[in-house]
Amino acid sequence: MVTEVRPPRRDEMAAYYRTLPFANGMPSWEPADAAWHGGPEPWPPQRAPADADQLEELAAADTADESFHPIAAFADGRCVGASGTISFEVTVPGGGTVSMAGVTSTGVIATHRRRGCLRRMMQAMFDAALERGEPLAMLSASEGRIYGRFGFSPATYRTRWELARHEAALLPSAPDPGSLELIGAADAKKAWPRVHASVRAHRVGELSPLPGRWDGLSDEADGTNGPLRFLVHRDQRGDVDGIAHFRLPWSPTADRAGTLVVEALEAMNPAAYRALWGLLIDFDLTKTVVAPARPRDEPLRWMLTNPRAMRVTRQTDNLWARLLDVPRALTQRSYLTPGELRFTIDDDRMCPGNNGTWHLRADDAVVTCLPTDEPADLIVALAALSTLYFGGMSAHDLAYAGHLTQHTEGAIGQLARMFRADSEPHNTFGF
Ligand SMILES: CC(=O)SCCNC(=O)CCNC(=O)[C@H](O)C(C)(C)COP(=O)(O)OP(=O)(O)OC[C@H]1O[C@@H](n2cnc3c(N)ncnc32)[C@H](O)[C@@H]1OP(=O)(O)O
Repeated sequence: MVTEVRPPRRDEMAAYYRTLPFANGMPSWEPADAAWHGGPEPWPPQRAPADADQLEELAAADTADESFHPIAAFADGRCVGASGTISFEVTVPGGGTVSMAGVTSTGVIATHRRRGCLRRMMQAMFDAALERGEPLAMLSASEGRIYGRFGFSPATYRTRWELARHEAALLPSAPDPGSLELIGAADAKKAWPRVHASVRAHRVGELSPLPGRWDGLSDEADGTNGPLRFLVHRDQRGDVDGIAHFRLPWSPTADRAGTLVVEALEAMNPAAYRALWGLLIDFDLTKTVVAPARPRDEPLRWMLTNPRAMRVTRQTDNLWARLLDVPRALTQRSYLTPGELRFTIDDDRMCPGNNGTWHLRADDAVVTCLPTDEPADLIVALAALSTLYFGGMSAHDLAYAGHLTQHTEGAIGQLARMFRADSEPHNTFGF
């Protein structure tokens, strides 16, 4: 029985990490075959349990990090559950950013599961996030069944695709005014922040990078996966305006030999994007390009002479979202079309301040979301609204699935038009 839920003290941090699968060499993710991630090798590698020195290292780093807010659950004085949030800024429709509590490493020891431990930690994290003024929480779900009950719902997405080199060629286009260069990890670390900042300004779902975000990039080989290779594009002035990192893993079998895995590729303009892909999809001595974590909308498909050469092999959710403060969150994004809606939320047990009928009004300059006594146009489940918030999901589909109930004719169409974003929600890295 959980007797206490509170932030761990510094001297309790080792016990806190010991409850977390990632520090214990235990599985912390739904099993997925290697093909989901990239090349022929399984990923991620099995970890061994962290030793005392490693736990101390983690504790020192985490306690020095003001954006990290750990929470622990205790049963009769023993730490049995751990979780935490990291404060991020996330880009929302319209290009603004919203403060977000990113729920991260979460675990309850096997003997204490299914007794409400996570629920209590989650409540404590929601309350603390609201106190910090964060109207939104997000997370990566280890298993799809767990987090819906807390109001989370898929918000950003990622796609894995493969492309056979012999089928892929780019349509003709104007000559590239810039140039490509293979660089080392030290230069890649400098190039990434500039490119990512540019992408983040317009892509819904992108996160503010934590300090040291790209410090881990290295030229060292990662077992049979080989080293990361870094490719940049420079504009006419010589400034980096696009970057990719990729691997050429060794394969024990002929069928997967010659695979080039693009782990990341971002560009600040179409010319850089085209040039980077142009080299990577026609790389000598390779057969297949695998891109394991791409946005659902990939303009490369429309640059190919044969769009079918790109085969989507898996599509899934990435970050899940949960609105903690509905009016605050809704007034911090913009809407594709001006309009107004009155909607009721009546299912939020963890953040009861969200329940009630709200009048959302958006014109070109101002968005307001205020309580109203007028009748609602529709009822929306909190989790559905959290998905709609990022603009990547159809309100019509959610209504069809029973998550929205319309009272006023045309209200769902109005919701769909207002909430849709013009870029697909995606994040290049998680937490
Ligand atoms: C954001 C991330 O970090 S993802 C990583 C999550 N961690 C893991 O998957 C590691 C292995 N699993 C665990 O450590 C634990 O099972 C946790 C953290 C997932 C859940 O902790 P628990 O304390 O058991 O959850 P708790 O008892 O509060 O459960 C709340 C509800 O979720 C349900 N639930 C919890 N875990 C699961 C699950 N894996 N599958 C289905 N339902 C689940 C419970 O049945 C309960 O349902 P109810 O509200 O209808 O009563």
